[in-house]
Formats: sequence, C-alpha cells, structure tokens
Amino acid sequence: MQFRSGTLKGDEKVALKRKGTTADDNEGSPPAKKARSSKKSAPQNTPTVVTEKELVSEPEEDAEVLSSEDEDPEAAAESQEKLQSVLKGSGKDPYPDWKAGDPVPFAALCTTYSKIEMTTKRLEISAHCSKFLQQVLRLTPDDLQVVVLLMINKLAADYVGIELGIGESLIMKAIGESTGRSLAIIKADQKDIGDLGLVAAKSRSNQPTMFKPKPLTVRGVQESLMTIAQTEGKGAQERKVGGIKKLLSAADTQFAGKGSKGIDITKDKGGPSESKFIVRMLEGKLRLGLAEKSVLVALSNAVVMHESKVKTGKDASGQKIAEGERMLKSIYSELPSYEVIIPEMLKHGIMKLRDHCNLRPGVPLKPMLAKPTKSITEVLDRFEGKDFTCEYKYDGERAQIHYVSKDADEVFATAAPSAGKSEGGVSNIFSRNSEDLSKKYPDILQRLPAWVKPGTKSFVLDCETVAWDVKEKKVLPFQQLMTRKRKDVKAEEVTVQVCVFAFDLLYLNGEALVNKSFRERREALRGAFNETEGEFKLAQYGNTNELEEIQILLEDSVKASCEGLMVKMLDGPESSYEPSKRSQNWLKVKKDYLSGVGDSLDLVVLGAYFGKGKRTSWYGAFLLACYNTNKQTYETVCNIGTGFSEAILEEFHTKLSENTIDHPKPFYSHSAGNKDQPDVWFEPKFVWEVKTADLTLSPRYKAAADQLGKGVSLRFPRFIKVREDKKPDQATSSRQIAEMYQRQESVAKNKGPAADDDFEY
Ligand SMILES: Nc1ncnc2c1ncn2[C@@H]1O[C@H](COP(=O)(O)OP(=O)(O)OP(=O)(O)O)[C@@H](O)[C@H]1O
Repeated sequence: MQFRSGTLKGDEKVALKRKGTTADDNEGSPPAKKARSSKKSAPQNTPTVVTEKELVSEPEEDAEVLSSEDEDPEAAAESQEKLQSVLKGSGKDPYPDWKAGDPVPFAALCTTYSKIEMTTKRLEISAHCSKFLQQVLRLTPDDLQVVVLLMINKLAADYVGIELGIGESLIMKAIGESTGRSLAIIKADQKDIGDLGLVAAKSRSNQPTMFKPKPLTVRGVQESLMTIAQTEGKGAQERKVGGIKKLLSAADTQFAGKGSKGIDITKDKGGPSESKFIVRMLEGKLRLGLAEKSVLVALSNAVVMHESKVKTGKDASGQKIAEGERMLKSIYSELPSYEVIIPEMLKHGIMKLRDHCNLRPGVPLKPMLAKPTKSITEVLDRFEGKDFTCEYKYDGERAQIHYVSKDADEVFATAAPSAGKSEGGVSNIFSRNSEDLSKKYPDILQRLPAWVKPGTKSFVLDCETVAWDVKEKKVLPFQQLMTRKRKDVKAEEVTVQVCVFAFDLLYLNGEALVNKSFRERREALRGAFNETEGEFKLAQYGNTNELEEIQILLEDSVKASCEGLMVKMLDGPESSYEPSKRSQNWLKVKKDYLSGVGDSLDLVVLGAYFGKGKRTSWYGAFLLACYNTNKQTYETVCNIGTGFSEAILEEFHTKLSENTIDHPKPFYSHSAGNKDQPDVWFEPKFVWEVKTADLTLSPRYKAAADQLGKGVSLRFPRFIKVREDKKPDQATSSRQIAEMYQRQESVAKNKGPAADDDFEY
C-alpha cells in the first residue's frame, strides 16, 4: 500500500493495526541477528586500525572529522605502515609531471578525482589523494591550498560565506549553449543518465572542435568558480551562465570531438572528464565518496612524506606519518582554516605547526556536540564515579562569539566579511556551521562590551541565543527566534529580543582553554563576564550525582521553557572541550524523549505525495531521508504526514515547488519499486526536525542499511520544526540512526518490535 497522505481511511487503519502497526508507522520487522550482534562492534572512531572490512567501507562521521582523542597510538602507527606500503606500491604518479613551477593542470586533479571515484577502499582513496598532493608539493607547492580546497569542494573556509550549489536549469542552459546541443536534448539526457556531470561529459565528447583553448589550471578553475559564486545583482543569472559556458568550453580539450573514443560515459563513470567534475562542483557535490577527513589525513601524510624525502631522500616511517596525522587533526580542530594552516605548514614544517597555529579569535571552530540519552539512569551509568554537572538545555540557536578589544595583544584573525568593529574592538558571531551571523545579531554585538569585565581583552565564547520575552522576563520558544530576519538586521529595529546564555569559554586573553577541565573553563567564564538580566546570562546548572535531584533539575528546566538538560563531565582530560565531536562526555537528556529513542531527528525532504481531501491543493505527505556521511548519499527513512498545520502545508508547498527535479538524484538511496516513488522529487535543501515513537527495520527504506542489513524507518513520525540552522549534509547521519536503533530497549533486550517481517506494503 502506498502512503499518500497523512490520513488513512478507517478500514485501512484497522487492517494495518492487525499486523501490529499503523500507517504512520513505517512498517516494521524484527531486528535482524546482524543488528543485534553489531552492538558489540569496535568503536567507530578508531579509524586507524585497518581491517578487511574497512578496506571496503569508510566508517567516518563528519561531525567527528577532526577528533583524534580515542585513537590508540600503536594501532595508528600500524595503520600508517599499511598506508605507506599502499602508497609505495601504488606505482606511477597519478598524472605525468608538469613543469615544476607551472600551475597545476586541472586535468591532473580530475585524474585523481576519477581514480578516487573508481574505488570504495579507504586506503586506496587515501593513497590516491596523498600521491597527488605529494606531486603538487614537489612541483607547485604554491597551489597546494587551492588543490586541497577543491578536493573538499570548497572555494574558501565556511566563515567567508562563499558557496556553490547552482541550480540545475542554469547549468543545463550553459551545457546546451557551450556545446551547441538543444535544451530539449540535454533534458532528455539528464532524464536518461540522471547525472548532470555525465550529461556534460557526453555533450562535450560529441562536439566538433573549431579551436583548441588553453588547458584549464586548478587555480584558473577556482577563480572562475569564485566569480560565478559571487555574481549577484541585475542579470546575475545570465552572467553566471556566461561564466559556466566559458569554463565548459575550455574543458576536455583532449577529448572534444572524438565521440565515444574520447569520453565514454558508459565506462569508468565518465573517467577524468573535466566537464563532469566542473558541473558537479557547480552543483555543490563532487560525489566521490571523499570525506573531508580523508583529505585532511592525506594532506598530513603527503607533507610528512615530502618533508622526509627532501631532508633524507627516504620515505617517512609509519610512526612519523602517524605523528603528522595527529598533529594536523589537532591543529585543524582548533583552527579549521586551510588558508591559515597551509602557508604556515609550508613555511615551518608540519611538526612545528603548534608554534604558529592555534585557536584564535576570528576563525570559528566547529562546536562540540552531545550524545542523546533516554533516561537519567543511563546518564548515571555512563558517568559512574565521576563528577558531572547538569545544565539547562536552552532551545535557541548555537552561537560562537569572538572578540578582541582594541587594547588586546593579539589581532582579530578573521576573513569573515562582516565582523563588527566598535570603539571597544572587533567582534563576530558564528553559527554552528561557522556561518557569519553578525548581520543577524547586530544588537548582541552592540551590547557585548557592557557584559565584558575590564580585564577581559579577548575571548571565544560558546553560547545559545534564545528569544526573550521582555515583559514577562522569560525565555520564549525557538519558533519565536526563527521569526527574526536573517540578514541586514538593524539593531534599533529588532522586534524579537534575544538573551545570550553562555555555557563555555574556549579562549581568554590570548590563551586557548579547550584543553583545560570544564570546571576551570566555567570558573574562567564566571570571572570574565557580568550577567545582565534579559541580555546575557550564564547557563543555569546544578552539580549533583543524585537521581532525584537530577529529576528535579530536569523538571525545573522544562518549567523554564528549556528542552531538558545537558550533562557534562567536570574534571580531568575527559572534560576538555572536543571541537567538532559528538562526544560521550556531553550527554543530552530531553524531556520529550525519555524512554523513547532519546532524541529527535533532523531529516532532509527528498520528495512529496499529492494531498487528498482537505489537502488537495498542497502536498499531503513527504519522503524524508538521513545523510550517509561516508557515501555522501541521502538514505530514505520515512514518509511523514503528521504534525503539519494547514498554514505550514501551504508554505511548504510554495517553497518546495521551487525545488522540484524531474528525477531522483543519483545520490538518493531509495526503494526502486513503483509504488514507493513519491509524486514529486526535490533538490536536497530543507532539513526538518522530526519526532518518532521508535525505530524499526523495514525493507522499504534505506537508512543505515549498510550497518544493519535492512533499512531503518521511523514509527509514528511527527513534524516538529524546520531546522534553518542545519544544511542537508548536517542532517542526522545513517550512523547516528544505527546507533539509536541499537540502543533502543527492544533491541537491547533482544525482543524486537512486534511487526511482521514480510508485511506487504
Ligand atoms: N547548556 C548547554 N550546553 C551545550 N549546548 C546547549 C546548552 N543549551 C542549549 N544547547 C544547544 O543544544 C545543542 C546540543 O545538542 P546537540 O549536540 O545534539 O545538537 P543538535 O544536533 O542541534 O541537537 P538538538 O536538536 O538537540 O539541538 C547545542 O548545539 C546547543 O545549540
């Protein structure tokens, strides 16, 4: 049966109930044995131990891109030796040497992309990346930064705010105009092939060449992409198309006009075609299965190898490679900016990076995140024998405030365009994605100097901005905060007042505090700021290990309009601040999810079903997906039709209709059966927070199917809110879903949900 709208007819519901489920259920089956046994599998954040399985899949988690905390040094060294042997054994350089000092040819980067695309083995991916980066270091080190950025499909660090993600229609137009093919043919090809990159490659190989433009260079492509991304104002679309056409016309000169002897898109996924990769870059997704962490590791390996060859003429040892990897990961976690790190690394060498690169105001770091729990007793079990603290979990927007006063010793390091300059100094606010929020919160920046005590010269503060009811003097719901304009807000015109609730201090007066204990950081926080009612407060907390007292704190937090508690380790190295990591040392306890799955999920809208009855004018239900960070694919997880008001359905209909696509993207992992297809597909753009009763296995959905054998789906999913602060690739990951599923009580007790395995859909 196809789930088409939020409401089922009565008899359908009865029929389904007899099977132990209902329509909003996304069908269940008993957990497979595999799923139960995988509970015992090794921790996933020890990637340096290379097993047979890891050679095939890449157990990574973007949120943990940078953490090296749990790594065992011996295992790391062993893994490095294996990597080294792969590096040595991989034979020829990936691309013939270009003349030393010349710009890196774009074709060389595309050859590397293509080799990466052809394998799923982690060590091979690392080896291809590292070999190419060594070649760049040897021949044109000045281009290393640009090469690394393009490998992660970025034009600049996130805080600079330049993004690609050009719409399909503009790209199709440019492909048509640059290759002389009609838009109708391009559209037909897209329908057939499903990958616009391959359509571009095919179009290019069929095109006769009149003249041979100069081959593309990596730097040239980066500059052109930058211009395209920054084009705005009148006629922007036409100018963007013009820019794309120029790039495509200069691409694949070696293949153009050779027909299928040139780029054969039926073989090797189109090979190293430049047009293919340019188009994918423009779309904002390279889809190589190359996670940022792999590039970071390959970069450290390449630099260590290169330095060793220059100094001793020999390859570096596995131990040296492991040391380099730990160093670069740790530096990058505090200072995530290749623009800052790479020039310093080239100047001083990788092992001297600590002397030159540290956390600094102006460069936002990725925040530490929490693991969900579903009972207070689970918290007590996890933190047994340790001192911990329970803070209120405020429901607003994560914010990182950076500040340097004019009489501080250091300078504000940012390239972020809208850092607020005042008489007092320079300040900026960043989101959890390192986006510059200064234009959204000018009122905070204006008031900031009043909260700072006289001896406080510079800081990086971790906090939550929360909508504040000035009259009633209390916190307002998250939805209220979302009504604030996102850009060009004038401090004097602010309608929704915000109060900043500070909960951590990462840097103070020239010193990074991230490696100090949380008790010390909290002390420093209290010493550095003045609280001001309704404007700036320190997060409320209680230090207790008593179940009853934690229960009371939880209830009080909910009465104060908070979501629940954040429970944090207080002392020792475990209580250090772990940037970018979803850590066991921060636990969240949400009142709504006690005894459920422990947390809500943030999911991406991939498709919709036309509404029926009262919902005929809008979409009645939606197909949602989680994100697989290893494969960079969206995996379907449920259909949802509950929790929407009519006004919201109307709004979603308008917004989503602008993002429809003719076919599912090749990186959507969904059921192939006709009856499971939504009526409309969308670009992956919107992230919605969704609540669920529990999780179940289902052959109809694909979430976490790699880990569990069958897909996971949500039972009784209910829409809560739009997560404007999350990008699609920051949605709940497949790995998180697998973890949630495994932690579910029914699985832990080996009972399994009651639904039939062979339920007919
Ligand atoms: N006292 C606090 N300490 C830490 N984080 C807090 C606190 N109060 C509110 N928060 C918010 O809670 C979030 C922690 O939950 P989590 O790490 O899972 O982030 P999330 O994925 O955005 O999940 P959620 O939807 O629960 O906010 C932080 O990102 C922050 O925005």
